[in-house]
Amino acid sequence: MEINYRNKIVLAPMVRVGTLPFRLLAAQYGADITYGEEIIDHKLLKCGRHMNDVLGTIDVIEKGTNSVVFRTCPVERSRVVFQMGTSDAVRALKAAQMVCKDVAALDINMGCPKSFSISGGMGAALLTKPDLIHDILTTLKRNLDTPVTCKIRLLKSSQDTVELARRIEKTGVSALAVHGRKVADRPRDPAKWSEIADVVAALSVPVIANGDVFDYEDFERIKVATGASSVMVARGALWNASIFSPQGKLPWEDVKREYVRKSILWDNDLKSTKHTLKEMIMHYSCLELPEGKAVIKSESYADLARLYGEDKYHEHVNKQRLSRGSR
Ligand SMILES: Cc1cc2nc3c(=O)[nH]c(=O)nc-3n(C[C@H](O)[C@H](O)[C@H](O)COP(=O)(O)O)c2cc1C
Repeated sequence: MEINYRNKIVLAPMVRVGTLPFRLLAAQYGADITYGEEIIDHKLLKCGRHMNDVLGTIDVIEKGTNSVVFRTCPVERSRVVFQMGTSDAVRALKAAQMVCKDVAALDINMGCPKSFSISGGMGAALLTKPDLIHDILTTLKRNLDTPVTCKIRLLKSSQDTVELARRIEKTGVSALAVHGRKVADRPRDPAKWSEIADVVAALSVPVIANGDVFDYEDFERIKVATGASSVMVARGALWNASIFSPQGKLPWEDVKREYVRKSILWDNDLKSTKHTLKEMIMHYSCLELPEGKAVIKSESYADLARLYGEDKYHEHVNKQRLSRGSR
């Protein structure tokens, strides 16, 4: 079924953060659409798809290892967006075929300014190659039933961004996410909502506005300022995922504990859970204090469960898993 991109609040793609427990956390608080972390096509091509009967998940696992590259479950099937990094249409299609039946949409990252992406011709490197963008998006559109979208940054001038956005629209994408910063901008530079507005005015396909949403009220502010259908938030959600709740944010301590519980339940990669917790702690507190030090030192979910007073929950989940595994 075609995913509806109008009037939605969206969890942005975030590397090492946007794994299954974080996406479910955001959805629990009110996110309508949840993006996974960017995964590179080369990586996907080294993977196989497995049903995990113990967890009830679909796992994409790197062959010859136990490394779960992507984990999803049926509950999020209608709202999870798989974001891929690519620089080649044929490779992108091959990789996308591995996951497209298990997700609501497929998104191509065209905004990442990190040298890893740029040197591989991916992320923001695509922004200067409109023919390649066209090739990638039309190849995916023609060959997959899954909706295809992409996420871009602003170009040097608003006119250039609009021109590129118009070309992207012609490929038949279902939506376009626009991060209101240029490649050279730093996260602390204010997002340019007025330049997102120029894109919205020029397109008829839904635009998802992204940049500097830190409170629930900002969803409405950026919609009014840009005219965009939908809004995407990254850091605001990382720091407190209950940003999606119309009732206002919950205390970050509660959100963090709920994240730990979900990470335990879905057996999230421990490194990625620790990374996300560290990001939360760095924002509200400091890694040199006892909590931060203990997260860094944790070697297992038993350690994290103890730290956050969730030992009973951890034991309970383990028991259930054992009984399911032995059935
Ligand atoms: C920790 C982190 C990881 C990110 N990873 C990705 C990613 O995998 N793909 C992507 O397109 N953008 C990524 N971004 C960029 C965000 O999706 C978003 O465009 C940017 O942070 C601006 O939104 P914000 O002002 O709400 O933070 C990441 C941002 C952060 C903070």
